[in-house]
Amino acid sequence: MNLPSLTYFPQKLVPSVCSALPNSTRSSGSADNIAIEGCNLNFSFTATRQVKVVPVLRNCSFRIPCGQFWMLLGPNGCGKSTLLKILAGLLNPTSGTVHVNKPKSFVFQNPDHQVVMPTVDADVAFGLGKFSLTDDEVRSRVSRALHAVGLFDYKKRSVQTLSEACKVLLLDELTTFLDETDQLGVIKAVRNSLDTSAEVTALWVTHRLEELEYADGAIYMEDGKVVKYGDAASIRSFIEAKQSAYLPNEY
Ligand SMILES: Nc1ncnc2c1ncn2[C@@H]1O[C@H](COP(=O)(O)OP(=O)(O)OP(=O)(O)O)[C@@H](O)[C@H]1O
Repeated sequence: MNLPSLTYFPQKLVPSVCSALPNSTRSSGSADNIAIEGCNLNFSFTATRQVKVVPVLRNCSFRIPCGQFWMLLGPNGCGKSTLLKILAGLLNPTSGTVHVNKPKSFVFQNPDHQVVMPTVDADVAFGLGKFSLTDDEVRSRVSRALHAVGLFDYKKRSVQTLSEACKVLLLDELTTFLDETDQLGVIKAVRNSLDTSAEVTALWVTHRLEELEYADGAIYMEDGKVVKYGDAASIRSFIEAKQSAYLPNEY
C-alpha cells in the first residue's frame, strides 16, 4: 500500500490489513479498531465528449481509528468531497479498496437539500426517478443501497425519526452557511457525541484550520493525493508552514 507520510499513529492501531487485499472496490473488512480506511483509492471521470479521462483522486491511502474525530483539508478542487462520497458509497472508486464501519451517515453541505421524501426507502428511490426502471428494479436497487449502508431495517422509517445512532459520520463542510456562533455549536455537538460514545467516528471536511483544535487527527490533500495524515496539531503545523512559505518575506 502507498501510505503518505504519517506524522503520528499509535502502533497498535495500525494492523497490516491493506497490503493483503485484492485491488477491488469491495469493502476490506478492516480490523475492529479502524473505522474508516482507504487503500490506494483512485477516481477519475471521462470528460470532453468521452475522450479525456481526468483523474480526481490518485492513490489515496489512510486509516482512521474508531471513536476519533478527524478532519479532511486541502485546497479547493483537490478532491475532498469526491473522497467523502466514495467513503459514503455514493461514488465507486475507479480502483482501490474502501472500508467504512456501518451504519454510516453522510451529511451534505446544505442538509436541507438531501432529504426530499417522507420515508427512508422513498427518499432513496427518488434519486432513481430519472432512469426508466420498473418498480421491481427500483425496489431491488433501493434494497441493495440500504443494505450497503446498513439501513435496510430502517427502510419504512420516517426520515425525521432516524436517530444519530450511526457508527460513522461523514460531514461535508457543515458549517459553511452558518455564522461563527453556530459553527462553533455544530462542531462542539459533534465533538460531544464522540466523547459520549467511543463507538462513533467522524470525518469532517473543512477549510478552517482553527477547527482542527477540536479534532484528534486530520488528512491533508493536494491535487487528488493524500499528502499527509496524522494527529491534528501536526497537520495544522504542516499546513501553516506551507502557507507561510507562500507569503512574501517583504513587499
Ligand atoms: N464527475 C465529474 N465531472 C466533472 N468534474 C468532476 C467530477 N468529479 C469530480 N470533478 C472535479 O474534480 C475536482 C475535485 O472536486 P471535489 O468537489 O472533490 O473537490 P473539493 O476538494 O471538495 O473542492 P471544494 O473545496 O471546492 O469543495 C473538481 O475540479 C471537480 O470539478
